[in-house]
Parts: sequence; C-alpha cells; structure tokens
Amino acid sequence: MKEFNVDLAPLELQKERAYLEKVLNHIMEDILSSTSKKKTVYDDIVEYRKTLIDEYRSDEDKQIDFFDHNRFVQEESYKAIEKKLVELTELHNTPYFGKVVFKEEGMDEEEAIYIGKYGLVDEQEYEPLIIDWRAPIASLFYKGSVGKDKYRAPMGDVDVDISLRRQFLIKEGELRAVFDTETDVRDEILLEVLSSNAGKKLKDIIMTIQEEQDRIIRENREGVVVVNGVAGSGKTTIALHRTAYLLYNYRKILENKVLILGPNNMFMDYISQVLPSLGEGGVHNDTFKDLALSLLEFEGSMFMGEDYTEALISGDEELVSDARRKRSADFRAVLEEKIEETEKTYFEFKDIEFLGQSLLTREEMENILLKDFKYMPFFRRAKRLKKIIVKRLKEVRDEKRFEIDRRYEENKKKMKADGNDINMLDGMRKSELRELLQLVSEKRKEFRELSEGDYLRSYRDLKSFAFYTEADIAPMLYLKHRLHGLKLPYQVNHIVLDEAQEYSMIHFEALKDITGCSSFTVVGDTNQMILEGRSNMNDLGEIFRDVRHYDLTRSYRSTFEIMDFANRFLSGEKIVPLVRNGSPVEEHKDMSMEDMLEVIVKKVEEYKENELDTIGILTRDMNTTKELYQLLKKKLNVKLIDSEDALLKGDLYIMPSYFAKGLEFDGVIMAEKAEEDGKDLINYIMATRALHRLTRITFRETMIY
Ligand SMILES: Nc1ncnc2c1ncn2[C@@H]1O[C@H](COP(=O)(O)OP(=O)(O)OP(=O)(O)O)[C@@H](O)[C@H]1O
Repeated sequence: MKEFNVDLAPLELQKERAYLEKVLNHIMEDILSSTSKKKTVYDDIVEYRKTLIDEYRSDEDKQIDFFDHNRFVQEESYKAIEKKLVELTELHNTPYFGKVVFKEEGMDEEEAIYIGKYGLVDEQEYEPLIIDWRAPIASLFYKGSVGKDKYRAPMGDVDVDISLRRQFLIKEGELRAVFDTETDVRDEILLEVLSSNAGKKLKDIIMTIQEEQDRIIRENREGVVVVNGVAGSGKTTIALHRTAYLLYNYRKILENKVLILGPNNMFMDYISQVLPSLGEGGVHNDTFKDLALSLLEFEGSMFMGEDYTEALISGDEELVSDARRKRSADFRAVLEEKIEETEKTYFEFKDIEFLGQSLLTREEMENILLKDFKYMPFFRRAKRLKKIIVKRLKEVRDEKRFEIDRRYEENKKKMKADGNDINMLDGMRKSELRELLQLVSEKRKEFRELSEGDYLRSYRDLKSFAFYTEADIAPMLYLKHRLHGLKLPYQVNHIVLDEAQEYSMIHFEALKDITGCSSFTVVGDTNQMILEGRSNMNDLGEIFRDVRHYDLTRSYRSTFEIMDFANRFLSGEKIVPLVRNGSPVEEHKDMSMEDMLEVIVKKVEEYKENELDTIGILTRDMNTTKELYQLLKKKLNVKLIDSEDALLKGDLYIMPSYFAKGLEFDGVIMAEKAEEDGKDLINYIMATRALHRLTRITFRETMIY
C-alpha cells in the first residue's frame, strides 16, 4: 500500500499522536503482564503436576480425577491468555482504524471513540481505549455521513449527533495517514485496498466495510436475512463478518452453534482464514452435500461431484430435466404424496392375535400409525407401535405362563395326595413353557419389520435413472427426515448458507426441519446458477415467518472494465461497478490452437511482470481444462485443479468454471471453444473472478497432443 500524507491541523495531529502513544504504551503494558501471567500459569502447571504425583503416589484414581479437572482449568486459562496475547500483538501493529466524535441526545459533553479489531479497556481508569468493531456503538463509524444518527444498544436505539468521523492508517504502530470526511468516509482507502492483490485466501475487511454491507452484518439475529448480490459485492465476506458480529454479541447462544455451509471443500478452505483473523473459531463448516450424505448413511452408487456437474453443463438433456424436476415445487408435492403413500401402505393394517387373544385391532393400528402420534416421524410411530404390541404380547405370555403354573400346582397337589411320582408333571410343565416361549418368539418376528422401516424403499420409485444422482440428495434427505427423524450431532442456532442460489425449497426445508433452526444468513447471486432458472432463495417467505431481503448491486472485486465486460453475459439487471479503473479487457476470437497457447503464455508472463500474484486460467468444462493443461504444462508451471478437494497452492491454476465459483484471481484468462461463445451465465461466472486483468480467448480446433 502506498504511503499517504498525514493531512491534519498541527494541533489536532499532535493530539492524535499523543493518543496513539498512550494506547500503544497501554498495549505494551498489557503484553508484558499477560506474558508474565502466562509464565505463572505455566509454572503452576509444572509445579502442580510434581506435587500431585508425590502426594497421590499410591492412589492412581485420585491422581487421574484431580489431574483431569485441574488440567482443564489450567489449560483453559492458558489458552485464554494466549488468545489475548495474539490480539494484543495485532493491536500493537494496528490498534485502531477509526474514530467517531458524537454527542448522545440529552448529554452535554461530546464523546470520542476509537474503533479497532479488538476492544481494549484501561481497567484502572475504567476507560475504553479501543472499541471492538462489532460493538453496537461502533456502527456509527460505518455510517455514511456526519449529523444526526442512532445506534442500536441493548436497551434500545440511542440518538446521537455525530460531529466527526476520522479514519486512520496505522502500521507497525506508526500513523501513516489520517482522513476526515463528512461523507463517504472510506473511499480513498477502499480504492487502495481494492487495488491490491487478492491473496490465496479471502480476507477480513473491517477497515472498509461499506454502509450497505454493515447494515446486513448488524442485522438482527432472529429470522432469515437473504442477500442477493452480484458477483464481487462481498456476499461471502459479509456473511463471515456477520458471523463474527453475531458470535461477539450473542456468544452464549451461538458459541459452537453456528453452521456454515459452502459449495465445496476448496471454497471452504478459501474462506477459512476470515473468522480466525477476526479472532473467532468455534463454528461448524461443511458442504450441504457432505452433511446430507453423512445423515443419509447412503452406501449405494450415486452420480455426483464433478462428473455430474460436467454432464449438467454439457447440456445432457435427461439429467438437466431430472435436476430441474427435483428442484421444483411439483416435486415437493410428489414427496408429500410419497410420504402419505408410505404411511398408508408400508405396513399392512390388520388385527393381530396371539393364542386366541387380540393383541391389537386393525383400528388401533391405524390410530397409532396415522393419528395419535402424527407429530412423530412415521417410522418412529411404527417403533412405538411395536413396543405396544410387544408389551401386550408379554402380558398374554405371562397370563399363559401363570395358567400353566396354576394347572401344574393343582395337579401336583392331586398327584401327591394319591402318592404318585410328580416327575412326569414337571416334564410336562417344562415342555409347555418351552412351547409357549417358542410361540412368543415366532410371533415377535412378525413385528420385526415395524422397527426396520427404510426410506429408500419409498424413494426408490422417485429416481429417474437406474442410479441415484446428486439431484436426489436433498429430496432423499427431506424424505428420510420425515420418515425417520434426523438430528445433527451438535446443536445449531444459526445457519449461514453461501452460494445459496443453488438451493431449492426442498434443501431449505430439510435444513430447517432437521436443525430446528430458523435463524439464517442466506447469501447468493441469482445470476450465478449452474442451471439457469428461478432461484428459491427469493421465495423463503413460504417457509419462514421472518425474512428480510437485501440486494447488493455494487461490485468491489473487479475493475470497471472487467465488470463492464462481464455485464454483456447478463440479460437482466446489470452490475453497478465501483469505479476503479484498470486495463482494458483483451479479447481474442476464433484463434487456432497454437496461437491461443502462445497468447496464454504471453499473458501469464505479462501478468507476472505486472506483479499480479494469482492467475486463473478458466475453461467451461473439465475436458477443456485437462486438454489445455496437457499442452500448457510443458510451457508453464501451472497447477491443475480437477477435484473439489484440491488445495489452492501455487499462483497459477487451470480449472473448470464451476470450481472457480466464489474464488477470485488477480488475473484471469478465459479459454472457450468458439462454438460455445455466447451469452451465458458460465461466462459471467468466469469473467467476474478477475480483480485486475482479464483476457478472453475463443478457439476453434479440437486439441491434439
Ligand atoms: N467493503 C469492502 N472493502 C474491501 N474489500 C471488499 C469489500 N467488500 C468486498 N470486498 C472484496 O471484494 C471481493 C469479493 O468479495 P466476496 O468474495 O465476498 O464477494 P461475493 O459477492 O461473495 O462474490 P461471488 O458472488 O463472486 O462469490 C473480495 O476480495 C473482498 O475482500
């Protein structure tokens, strides 16, 4: 980042420098005291272990008990001190980046607060030196202009009059720049940040969060927040900052109870640094597919992953129409019908008798399976029914046993009176009892199937091919949950869904029902659907009570030229690019294979000379990626990304469009077959991955290598 001038009245600048020094000194003192605390805790642990071993030398159980408890307490405090030290060290580099001066309504004095990544308090003076960016009052910094405003505090809205909003650039504890702006505070710094290179992982943006983004980040925890934003508008970034915000403000409810679902493992790895960089851990990360498959415990064969996506984007008509059907409202109705049919036909309704006695009437069976326990998943009702029958069966068994014993006692008395041998009687009793138990056990087998319900027997008729496909996963999950009742192995109180344009109503409902959670952050871009069509992300009002929608139309990722170019692949609403100019997009049409390879190699060299760190060569599908890779690997050190579990290592990649979703590169080279040239969302996805430079090439021939 270039150096800025510090442009402030001398007296004011002096005050700011003095404040910075005071804060830095305080941080240093805290670092020193935390380091010594850390040492004390460490010494304590060592000392303690020594005495423990001496004292309880002979009592191992006591040793373990005591050791476990104490170790837990010590380790927790050790971890807490370590965390604090990491935060303090970071603060010592950049203690804060913003300041707001304001007067609360009804107060005489103005207050000044400094905003940073973490909060810091002078505990002796009870003075907050730095306010955590997530604290309610810090929202004042992210608002557009000075003047009357308010912030949301726990006891309600607080009206304020803001007189100053100041922004700082502090690096290595040194003040590099100060800006006071009455409107649109962060533009200069924002442009500087956006002009820098992407890096291999997504970053935090606390210094430059924009007002429209901040509103979403600080939305209420309850209910569903839906963000439909164009490529590069910061959806993923916002979703993660919102998670950090929610964890900070609702730690008790949310710690270890937030679930983030992304499209694939590569993407999850790409976003993995944002929360830790904001000092947060303790969230569950997964992909919908992996989560669903583990709940389904499905062991059959399924057409899924990149092979499936390939087939879809290559336009395999049967698969495409099956995928559309499985996403549709009609299919949801089909699932409901299937559930009803299963309830009515899976088990035979009949009277059940044992040794001439009724165990259950057909009517009772109908009531239990279809009415009385309706609130339970169907197969659980069946298990309940089985328990009832087995209980009654045991009652009849006991009655019969009692009868056999009674008869035996009577006969015994009689025979004894007559002076007869009773051995024969004993033998008869035993064999009667054995026979009874045999009958009971045979009978029990008849109800075994009541506890062996299998949702796949019901779903099997709904699959369109001899095999299952990825499009079946969500409906299978929905059906299995309705029939069996599923649970995650952990509690979830908030769910974040990224790339949510791909989720159908069935996905949303399954997630809602299985987790019992109705607090969601849902982000996606209806222009980036693999299969074009209506995205259910906009219809969530049908299943949730409280849904708040946001649209984001400004892109922060790419230059004006790149966004302008990408817009041509959209038929609907166009992106409003943030005006950051760059080099023109280059287009080479209808090239021969040799020429294309030459251009790619030249562009990669040029991009590197221009100090672009990451470069993505993007093609529509895997075949083109692999073919091109074979040719390019002789000329360039390029990494092939051919699986969604790949790791983004290195700086030059080649991959198909669908793996690039959600990712970004400083420079992008799109290589497309000439016959596929056209208006299409896949082109839009590829073009919008670029931050600074974009080249698009279409080529003719098939490749020979
Ligand atoms: N306020 C901001 N300040 C600085 N950088 C920002 C800001 N908002 C977004 N960005 C940057 O813009 C880029 C795009 O952000 P992000 O990946 O979150 O967008 P997205 O909407 O999820 O994109 P896509 O739909 O393509 O996945 C990232 O590099 C992010 O750091």
